[in-house]
Amino acid sequence: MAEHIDRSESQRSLDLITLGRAGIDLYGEQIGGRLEDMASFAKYVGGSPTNTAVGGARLGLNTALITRVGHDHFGHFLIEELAREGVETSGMIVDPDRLTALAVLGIRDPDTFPLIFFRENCADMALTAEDIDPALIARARALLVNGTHLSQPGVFAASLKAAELMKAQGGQVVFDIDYRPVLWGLASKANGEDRFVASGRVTQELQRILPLCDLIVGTEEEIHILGGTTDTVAALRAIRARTTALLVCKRGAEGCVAFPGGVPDSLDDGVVGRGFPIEVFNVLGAGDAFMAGFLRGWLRDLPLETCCELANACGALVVSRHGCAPAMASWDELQVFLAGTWPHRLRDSAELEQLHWSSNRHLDHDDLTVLAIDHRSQFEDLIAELGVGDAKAVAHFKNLALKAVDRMAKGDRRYGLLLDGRFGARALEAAADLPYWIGRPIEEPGSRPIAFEGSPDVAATLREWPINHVVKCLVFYHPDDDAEMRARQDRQILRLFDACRTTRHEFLLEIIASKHGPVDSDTIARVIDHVYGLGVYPDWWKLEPTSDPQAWAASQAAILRHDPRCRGIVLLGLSAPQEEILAGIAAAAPFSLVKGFAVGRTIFQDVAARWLRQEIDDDGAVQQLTANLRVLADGWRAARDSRAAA
Ligand SMILES: Nc1ncnc2c1ncn2[C@@H]1O[C@H](COP(=O)(O)OP(=O)(O)OP(=O)(O)O)[C@@H](O)[C@H]1O
Ligand SMILES: O=C(O)C[C@@H](O)[C@H](O)C(=O)CO
Repeated sequence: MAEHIDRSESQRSLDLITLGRAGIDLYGEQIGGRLEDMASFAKYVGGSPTNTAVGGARLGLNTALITRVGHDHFGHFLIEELAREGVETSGMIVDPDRLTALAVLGIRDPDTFPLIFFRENCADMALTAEDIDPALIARARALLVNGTHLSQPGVFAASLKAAELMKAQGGQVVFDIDYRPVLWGLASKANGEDRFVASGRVTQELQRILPLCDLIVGTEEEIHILGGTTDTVAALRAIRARTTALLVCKRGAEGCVAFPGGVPDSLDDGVVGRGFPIEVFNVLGAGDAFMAGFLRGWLRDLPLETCCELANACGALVVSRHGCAPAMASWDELQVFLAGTWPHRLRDSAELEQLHWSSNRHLDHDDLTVLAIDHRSQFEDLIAELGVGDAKAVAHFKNLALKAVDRMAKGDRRYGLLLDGRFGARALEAAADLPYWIGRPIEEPGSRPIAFEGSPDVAATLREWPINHVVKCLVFYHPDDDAEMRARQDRQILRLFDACRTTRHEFLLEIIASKHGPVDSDTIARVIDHVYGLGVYPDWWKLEPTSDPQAWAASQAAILRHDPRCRGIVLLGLSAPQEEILAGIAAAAPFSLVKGFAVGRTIFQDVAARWLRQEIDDDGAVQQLTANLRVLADGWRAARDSRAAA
């Protein structure tokens, strides 16, 4: 029995429901080689209708997905990731008896994209008509059905039922012909990438859905299979004889052409929109992005030329990137793309890539209170000073810190921890099951010029970190440092930023200037300007508290000038007494980019010393850590509330 989970997170009305396959794409990370020679794979959300649901959500459509996923890690990932993308997941059924589908993909050369489907008896192909919840369909104005699924009787019945319900309520049915011969048993199992094998049976099955359709989208080859002939105009006319739907033919680099009525003798005489020919990096997913872009226009009643333009732009952006779903454009990104001029090798545009990253980042953290306990040398010093304790004890204490945060936060995602991999590895592992924000230091403690822990290749170190660990790097940086010191630190910061983007980790840059020179109202703003000038866009800044409002105003203005989408600033503590931290919080709180704090020793130093000396036990330590954290968190929230009130 499949499990229906109540994930009706909202009862909002939906623009679009997509129906069909949802799987994992394992995407070869090496470019230009055979799948045989791939060494590593990136894990992404995949499956054509799922990609379109993500693409549509990023463009501002309210989307939902009807599918089945396995009761396995990948199935859970799909549900979690789609929820993060803003796709409603209440129609995603967990199938206890089947595994989540899998596709392995590679970028061999600009014309070859090997693809292997692992989808025999997989969860999404077991979708049945009973899985269609009329109440969910009733909330939407359009349904997207994919042709590939019509190869399975159960999925066919599910698609038909959903489409009939949609029609009955006056909604619109969209058909992505989406022909994958291998899934009809017409190509060898290893040739998932084959796009065309003529088959009267497939044509007949696909045509059964035509009377229900309002919009039909396909490549020329897909038009051929649906129309039953390899003459494109004749195929379009054969389709037109069976439906009044708007027909859209995708033409790769040439864009697309649409036929709202009769089909002219030449394809070029249909309706077209602006195209964006760019250098092909990866065509996989372009069609799904195209569909999302087209629907963003069509479901908002924009002119047909505009629908085609939006679709072409979305397709082009995906052609320039690795991955299908993660490559989809946000609405803001699309606007900037449409308004600008770009290199033919689109992926060379750092501006677009940064915009893509920052406008598609998941979850807002508008309020963040973090216990920073990533200290390493300070714990070594403490042990040496007290003459008690060892690395094992420190590791245990870091677990207590996690317990303290959990006790205080009780699942509230506004809390977090900074934990290191040296003493905090066990706590980091335990934190994986909890919902809190996790930051992790990469810097060699106290290093200046900044050096990184682990491999000399920092990207190699980050590859071993779970994707949700925010990379924190403390740099002792003063704008008046000598030129050589600055140049060496700049190179390292740039290297780290590049590594973070490569491995898809968020980056928190902590700047401490006060230890290496005088600090006035524009010292930190000068550092911030300089860092952006390097082409480095930290997701987060961690900055020293100051009671000088001009300094805060200058820092905030510098960040907003370069990166209005920056997640924000958290305050650091520098071991200051509690009252001083509270005063620092109060001074910073009026500035909207300040999102909270990441404070350590003020919260844990005395508790750690007493615990190491065995003056308090584990529970006592957790209690005191919780109490100290609570004072600062309450102080922050009170200050933040008065900001909101002002
Ligand atoms: N080289 C390119 N330059 C610009 N735009 C492109 C390029 N290739 C594809 N596109 C855009 O993406 C759209 C879809 O691409 P394509 O025709 O390859 O679809 P598809 O075969 O369905 O893709 P998929 O691999 O996702 O199945 C095109 O209609 C066009 O708008
Ligand atoms: O649609 C599929 O099943 C294949 C995908 O997993 C992949 O995302 C793709 O090729 C999208 O067109």
